Amino acid sequence: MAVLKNKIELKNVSKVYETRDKQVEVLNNLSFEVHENEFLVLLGPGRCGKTVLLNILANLEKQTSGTIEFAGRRPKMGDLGMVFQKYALFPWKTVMGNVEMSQKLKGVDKKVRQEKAQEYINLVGLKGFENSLPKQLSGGMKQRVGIARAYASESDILLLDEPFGALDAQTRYQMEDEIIKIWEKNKKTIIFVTNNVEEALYLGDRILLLSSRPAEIKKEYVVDLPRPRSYTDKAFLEYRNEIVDNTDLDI
Ligand SMILES: Nc1ncnc2c1ncn2[C@@H]1O[C@H](COP(=O)(O)OP(=O)(O)OP(=O)(O)O)[C@@H](O)[C@H]1O
Repeated sequence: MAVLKNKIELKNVSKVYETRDKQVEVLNNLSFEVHENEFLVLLGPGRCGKTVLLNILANLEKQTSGTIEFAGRRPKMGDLGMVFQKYALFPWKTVMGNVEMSQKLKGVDKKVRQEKAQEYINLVGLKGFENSLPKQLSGGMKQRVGIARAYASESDILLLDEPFGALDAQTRYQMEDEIIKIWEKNKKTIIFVTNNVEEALYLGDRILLLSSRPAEIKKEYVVDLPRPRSYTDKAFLEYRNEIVDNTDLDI
């Protein structure tokens, strides 16, 4: 069998925080694989540990036990690009300045990095806004900048932490369509976190349904629905009802 270049493998990953008076168990023995170029959704109730898991995957935090391998080795900076719920753009930098940042930090020549950044700015539909500052953009546009920036980092894997959670419903639907279009044009491995069942089903090739804290994998769904998907399709609604029935309540 061919070795998948960007495969991620987690084995028995647990996370426990030691606070002054107690232990907080957040992740309990998670084992799963992420396949190259798949759109994987981590779906779970509020406060179940999704962000902690993404931070561990991004190497921003360390698991208490278990192993994570990326293409057979420990992930390192640059392997992963992140898009956060709260935009996390540099407010004093223009759209171009934000999108070119990671390449600039790597010392890439200005012309080369700006050409690359322009490509991704065009891809997310922000051509003409290169010189705008974040405060001049709507929420949806800011999140497009975040996506362009993650793409421009040239990471093979994108981690998206509830990126559309702060947007109004209409913009959220638009962005769901956009991210699929971008991903279909320019395949990468995407790990997308949400607590929204419809969003998970609209986007994912595969959904890992997490339990309430400490998060365990309750169930895996391989979403066998053609794209573009429809929120009102009968099969979509059947999946939705099944997942809702299996979802733990927020804690
Ligand atoms: N440094 C820490 N010390 C103690 N507990 C922590 C720490 N960081 C996170 N937690 C706990 O871990 C739990 C999971 O937090 P996390 O932010 O990962 O949830 P989430 O699933 O992303 O939630 P949401 O969907 O609401 O964004 C929370 O209950 C939080 O209190």
